[in-house]
Amino acid sequence: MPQASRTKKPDVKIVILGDMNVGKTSLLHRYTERKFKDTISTVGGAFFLKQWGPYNISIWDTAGREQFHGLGSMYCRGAAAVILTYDVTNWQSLAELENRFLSLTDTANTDCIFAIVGNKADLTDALAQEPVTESERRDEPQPVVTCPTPPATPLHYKQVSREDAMALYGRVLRYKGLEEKACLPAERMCFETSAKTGYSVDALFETLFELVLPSILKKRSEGESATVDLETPMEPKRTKAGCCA
Ligand SMILES: Nc1nc2c(ncn2[C@@H]2O[C@H](COP(=O)(O)OP(=O)(O)OP(=O)(O)O)[C@@H](O)[C@H]2O)c(=O)[nH]1
Ligand SMILES: [Mg+2]
Repeated sequence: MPQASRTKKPDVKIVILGDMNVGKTSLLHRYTERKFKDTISTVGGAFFLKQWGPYNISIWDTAGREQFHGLGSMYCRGAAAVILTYDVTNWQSLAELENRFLSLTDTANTDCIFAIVGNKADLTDALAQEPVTESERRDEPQPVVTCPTPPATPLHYKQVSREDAMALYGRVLRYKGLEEKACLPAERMCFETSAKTGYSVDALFETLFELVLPSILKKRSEGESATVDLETPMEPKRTKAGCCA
């Protein structure tokens, strides 16, 4: 069958949650389009499909605004990983993860993986202000700088430390009834990122992709097809009135 007639079906689902304005949509733009673009506050949710090697990973962006809160648990249904996102310059955004967002993950898979992500690191951390260059991305040796430019001064006060985020990770595991020692360590699952410069964004998504690989393989071995065949005609569902449902 020609490849063009097949539509990709996601192998696994990852959901990104967090308060409004923390940069969820910007993180997804940075990862999927390699850009920091203007955003408007998300309405409802949006879906990105990322082809990662032979696998198709769906990443769900959600709205942080309170008025869309009810949708969150629906988006989390069947998720293999959840990214709990806060803004490093905003303490309340970390508190909201526990107060408002954690309970939404009750519908996720029982073996769901959690990452805690502090975005906007460029505002507080000189290191994260520097855009990641292509050669750094490929781990090539960097030219020796004889007269280094002084690091830029952080512009904002960092309200949330990495230790705060790691403590939250521990509480997330306890909320899930999981034994901390049997789970992925907090050092590995807590990230500080910048959607603006790209700092640690690839590391976040690619770490998660590797960690959900067992879920993908399990799902595939259970016989679920990786593609939907569009050439086989499907009977449209009909309502009692004879209309297509
Ligand atoms: N400096 C800086 N600004 C950022 C970063 N990420 C996002 N922003 C800015 O923060 C604002 C909100 O970003 P969004 O990506 O729309 O935030 P969101 O979490 O998707 O918000 P909702 O859709 O309302 O839930 C925008 O003005 C972005 O330009 C970042 O890493 N650094
Ligand atoms: Mg958004």
